[in-house]
Amino acid sequence: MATFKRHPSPSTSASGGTRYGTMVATGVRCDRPLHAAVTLLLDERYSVTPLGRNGAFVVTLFPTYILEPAAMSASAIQPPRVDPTPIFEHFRGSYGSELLTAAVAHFDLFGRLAERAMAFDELANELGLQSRPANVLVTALRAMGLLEENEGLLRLTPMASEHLVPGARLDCGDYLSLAAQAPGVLSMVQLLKSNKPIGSDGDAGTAFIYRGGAKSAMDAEASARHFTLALAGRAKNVAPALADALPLCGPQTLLDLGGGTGIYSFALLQKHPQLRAVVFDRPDVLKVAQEFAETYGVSDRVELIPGDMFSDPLPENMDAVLLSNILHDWDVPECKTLIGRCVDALKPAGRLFIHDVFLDDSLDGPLPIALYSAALFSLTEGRAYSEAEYRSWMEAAGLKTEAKVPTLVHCGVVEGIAS
Ligand SMILES: C[S@@+](CC[C@H](N)C(=O)[O-])C[C@H]1O[C@@H](n2cnc3c(N)ncnc32)[C@H](O)[C@@H]1O
Repeated sequence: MATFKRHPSPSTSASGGTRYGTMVATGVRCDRPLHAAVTLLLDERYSVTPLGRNGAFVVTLFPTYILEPAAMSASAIQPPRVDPTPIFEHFRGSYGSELLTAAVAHFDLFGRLAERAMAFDELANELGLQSRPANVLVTALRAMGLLEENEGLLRLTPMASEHLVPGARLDCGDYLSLAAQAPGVLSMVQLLKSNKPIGSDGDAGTAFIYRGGAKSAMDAEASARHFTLALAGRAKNVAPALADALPLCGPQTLLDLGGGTGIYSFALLQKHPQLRAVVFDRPDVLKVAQEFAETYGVSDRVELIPGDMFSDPLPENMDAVLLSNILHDWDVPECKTLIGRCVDALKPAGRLFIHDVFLDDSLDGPLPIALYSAALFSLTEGRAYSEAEYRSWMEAAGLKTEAKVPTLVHCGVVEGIAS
């Protein structure tokens, strides 16, 4: 009997399956049994070339067989071998030093709180900050163990009292102030004071968000593509975990609002053959989603709808709606509006899934999310929210909420069920 050793050819070795460009048969001579065996194995779509006297052959599969589209689809549901979460944490570390230096060298936050404990609103007022930037700054300092809240009042922890109050014997504020004029710190101070995201004043427009009448990077082809593909770097790692976490065995229709590349939906489509998805986003973003749908072999079950999720009609009668990394881009009123629109898009007993990161309900950590909140604050009109905040908005919109299920890279899903 012939034995076959498979050698992936360079042109067809991108992923596994049966796509081998060449095969070498050894240990037999070129006689009828070999041909019979090869014919059986390859269903006659091959050619055989003798290699020499030792009975070896190169068996080449025909290109139509090699390039079969179904066999080319990438997997959106294969999880990473190694959890990349620490990489994201290191990447966001700079926000910690920027916020801490800003608090010490530009806002005298520790000196003010050394004089008296203050309620959040009073402190924000003293610092000249609106609620969103004050929230980002105070949450990060609480997560660093420098501030604590008791009975509604913010006060310094023993570490901050000893080491960050100007004039204290062991104050290290001057040391931190060495970075006071660093570009990242100055930029953070400006963002905190203005409460406007990067890009909102220039021609480039803001990344990740589109607000009617304002300049958005998501409405120019090159920048929309750049930011959308950048997000895929995280999404392709997290999508397999999301596909495992969402109970979508029954549902037939999923609306992925602000879906970006659509990779989260495509993972769910690969996992659930009965499911169809609508990805709703800006027109230039959907060009990338179209490419991804083809790459993941799900384009026959995907509809792409361009529009403004705040003002254009959304599809109705959906079994499920996914808001993945959407609400953290917006301030509280817009979050409530979007949740209300999602509820309107659901059929009775339909389910809304909020996939995002979550601050602790007490808004004092965890530190990686507090620093991610600063990143969101800098780039968008949002920040990180707590599970309690999301849950309160969902329940106010008439949803019954379920416990949060973790996915990956600090993300998790909170589910709300329509009545
Ligand atoms: C942070 S990305 C999230 C993408 C994807 N859901 C994910 O989890 O990676 C936000 C997405 O919302 C889209 N978006 C922002 N404002 C929008 C609007 N007003 N209407 C439609 N889509 C919008 C952006 O184009 C972007 O693709």
